Amino acid sequence: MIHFRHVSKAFAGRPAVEDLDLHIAEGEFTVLIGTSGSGKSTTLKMINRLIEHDRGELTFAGEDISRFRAEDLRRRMGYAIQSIGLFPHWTVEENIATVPKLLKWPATRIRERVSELLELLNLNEGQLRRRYPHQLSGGQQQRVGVARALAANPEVLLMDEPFGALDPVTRTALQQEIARIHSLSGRTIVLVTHDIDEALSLADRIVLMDGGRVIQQGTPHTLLTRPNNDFVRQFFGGSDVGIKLLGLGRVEKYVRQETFSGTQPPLCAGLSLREALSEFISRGTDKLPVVDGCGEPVGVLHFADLLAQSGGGNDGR
Ligand SMILES: Nc1ncnc2c1ncn2[C@@H]1O[C@H](COP(=O)(O)OP(=O)(O)OP(=O)(O)O)[C@@H](O)[C@H]1O
Repeated sequence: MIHFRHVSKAFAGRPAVEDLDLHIAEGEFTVLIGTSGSGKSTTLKMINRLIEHDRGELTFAGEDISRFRAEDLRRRMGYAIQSIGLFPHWTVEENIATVPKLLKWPATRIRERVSELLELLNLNEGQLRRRYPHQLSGGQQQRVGVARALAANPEVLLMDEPFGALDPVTRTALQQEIARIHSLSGRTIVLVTHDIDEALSLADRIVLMDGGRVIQQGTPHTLLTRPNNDFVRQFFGGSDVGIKLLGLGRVEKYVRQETFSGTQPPLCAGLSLREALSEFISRGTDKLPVVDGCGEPVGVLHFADLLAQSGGGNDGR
């Protein structure tokens, strides 16, 4: 859907992105990660032409992006950033409705869409719809920013550190919302982050950048188990890599269909193996019962089976 071929960008003669080759497939969740100043935001902004590339070929839906009017491109691509950029004198509703209004949607359709988005992002409609940005918490503002980016059902969602500067609980909740939105809508998402755990938990494909270049790209499992070099190995946690690998696997995939005879409280099948490891260690046991989302028993997780997750070739999902 979005293809970079040998794309470069320099600012005042200093390269920011060099010879970038990147293919973002429709429906894929791509995460750009890397050291500070490695060119992640520049790469993202070249996609919606907030920054124009100098050299190479950049296409969207098969067309060179220079052939689109920048406004048309931006209406087809939602954009959410850390500093939010909500309009201070507009209510939550008016902020979310920005692009639908530009597209001249009928008023009833806009109202319905705003309600739908408030619900999707867990924002209390009765309380928040008519508030102004300064009357919201930081986390609520970030959610409104994401809702605004999604409002006109864009084909692509571009996000630059959208959960930055949030406390860990709100951040995790917003990450879960985005993962849910992605699995529900199958929308193409490109997200820039500094947070390795965020990248590992959200991405279909991670692109690791350094000094304006792509150092390695692949699935989270590939980057953890088959790093191209020491930089990649160190970046993804060095000695922590086993724990991060456990974070990629879900309990449900490792459940043995057995009956549990004991009194241990059960694990939920949707937990990560990293969370399950923590339960094994804190409870000092090597077998735990597992239940599904409705609380029905589905089998038993064995501590020994966590080792299977470290075997190469498994994509961990
Ligand atoms: N508008 C600009 N004018 C001049 N230099 C710029 C501009 N935007 C970015 N740069 C430079 O280009 C390089 C890449 O910046 P970019 O913002 O893409 O990196 P980043 O990986 O997103 O960084 P960070 O993680 O710190 O946000 C940096 O050296 C930066 O200083």
